[in-house]
Amino acid sequence: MAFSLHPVIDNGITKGAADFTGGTLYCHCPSDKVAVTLKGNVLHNHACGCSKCWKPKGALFAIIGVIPRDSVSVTANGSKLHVLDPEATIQRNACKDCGVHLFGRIEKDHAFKGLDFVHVELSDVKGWQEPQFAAFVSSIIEQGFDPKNIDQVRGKFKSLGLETYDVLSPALMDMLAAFTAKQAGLL
Ligand SMILES: N[C@@H](CCC(=O)N[C@@H](CSCO)C(=O)NCC(=O)O)C(=O)O
Ligand SMILES: [Zn+2]
Ligand SMILES: [Zn+2]
Repeated sequence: MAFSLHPVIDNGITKGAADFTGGTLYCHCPSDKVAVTLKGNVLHNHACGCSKCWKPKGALFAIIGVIPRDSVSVTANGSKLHVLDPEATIQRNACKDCGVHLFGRIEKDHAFKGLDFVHVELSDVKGWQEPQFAAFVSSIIEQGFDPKNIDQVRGKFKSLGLETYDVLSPALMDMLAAFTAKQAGLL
């Protein structure tokens, strides 16, 4: 069965640069592009199969990483941004015209508050951290992917050297769990 996980990884993974200092993300509008400048590299970059993250056309997965929110600034055409779902944990700021998500921000009390979610493929420079794992893999079935082919999807990630999870990676799940325990006064 032919499928695209995501164009950035379908033909292999290119490692990021250790001394990388950041770059600018642009939406897909032909003119008056929204621009968001990131000071520094992303962390925890990953493939995400969930239904909420922005995916390029034809891709089964998004590629999304996090960066401290103080390192994120809207540098052009910010008036075209709107929050897709103000009730969601991650408030995804998307371009009203082309639909691309420029950054996702958490405003409520949450383990990941202070980190913005971004898609570095929207930048024209190289050196961003490469994807580290695949998250929410089974979520693609919720969006209509035939479960009888899901092993091929997991197999393709494995062949690229990426571990697959049906929620987040153990490191991120541990951060969420520790936050819950702290709120309950147990840690
Ligand atoms: N099966 C659901 C899962 C959606 C989900 O929980 N997504 C995660 C990961 S997004 C980036 O890693 C999440 O944290 N969502 C919070 C939010 O979106 O506000 C589905 O596919 O919809
Ligand atoms: Zn746009
Ligand atoms: Zn997601």
